Amino acid sequence: MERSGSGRGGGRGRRSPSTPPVVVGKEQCGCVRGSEEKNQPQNSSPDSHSDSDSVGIGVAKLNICDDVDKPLSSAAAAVGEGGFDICPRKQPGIVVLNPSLLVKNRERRRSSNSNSNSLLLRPGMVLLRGYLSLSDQKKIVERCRELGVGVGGFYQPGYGEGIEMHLKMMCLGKNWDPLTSQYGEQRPFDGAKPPLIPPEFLTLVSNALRDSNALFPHNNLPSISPDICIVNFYSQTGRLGLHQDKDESTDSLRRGLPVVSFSIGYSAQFLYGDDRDPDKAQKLQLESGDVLIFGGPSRNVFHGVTAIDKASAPNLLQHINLRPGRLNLTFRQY
Ligand SMILES: O=C(O)CCC(=O)C(=O)O
Ligand SMILES: [Fe+2]
Repeated sequence: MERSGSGRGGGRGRRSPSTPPVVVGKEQCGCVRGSEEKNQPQNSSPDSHSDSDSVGIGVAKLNICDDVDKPLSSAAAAVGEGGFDICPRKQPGIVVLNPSLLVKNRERRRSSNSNSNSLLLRPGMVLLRGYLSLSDQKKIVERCRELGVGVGGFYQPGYGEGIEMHLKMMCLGKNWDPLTSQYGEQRPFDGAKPPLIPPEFLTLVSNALRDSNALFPHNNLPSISPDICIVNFYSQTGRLGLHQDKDESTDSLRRGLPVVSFSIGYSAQFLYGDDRDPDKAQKLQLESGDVLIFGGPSRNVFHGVTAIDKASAPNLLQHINLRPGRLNLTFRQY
């Protein structure tokens, strides 16, 4: 997938290597999210995000956000300190509650309405609202946590020259390198091989595609055998610029093999459209449990996350044991 200043790398919402970085942050910290907000005009358009879901920084850095209490930088990951932990630190004496009635009711409502709330957003693009059950979400968080703190786990990705993405990332199956916008078998910065995609994730992906095709038979999308899963963790100030996922093989793109995306935790303001201009993009709130699919004629759709909605899931995070923020998994076939 390409993620440039517009996609990852060249496409996935990330800066293309040839684009000079726009330095908007000044603090000597990988976690420049706070400063970034201060440095942005109040009325700055989401475009400023897409130009840079990344921020310039001067020196080697540690993430010391108040919502990210475990320092980690690419350099730290490279020396094997262990990955970023997406679960909150256990606090002695704090008992994890069973899901409150509120959360349970919301879950019941959403799953019973799941079919009727599902949407064909445009040809090739389907939203399965509330598709993942609470227990699936919980298991996904748990598994991503285990993998994320191990070898090849979460790290702070960047484009070089001190430009960091506004999220933590872990690749499963194959590694996607933000510096080159290419896939490989191991991470160039520490040689780690990405962990395998857990088989239970693959089952969920294949069920989601099957159910999407059953709901929207005129929008039949090919099934996939995902060999890549990019897991992003967005803190409360995380985001990702408008981009296309187009670093997969020419054959995969030509066949319109769908990308399947799981959202867990806080909701995201998601944009999608036919070009890189956020003003022309459609807006969508992606909520915990939603599955978004884009393939066929929408395989090259521009998309990105402009904001994380901190007020969106009271009680939920505690139940699924996720640190304040949002977990997103995108499955692709190379
Ligand atoms: O977080 C999301 O919903 C989108 C993630 C994405 O577009 C990507 O990882 O390429
Ligand atoms: Fe993407």
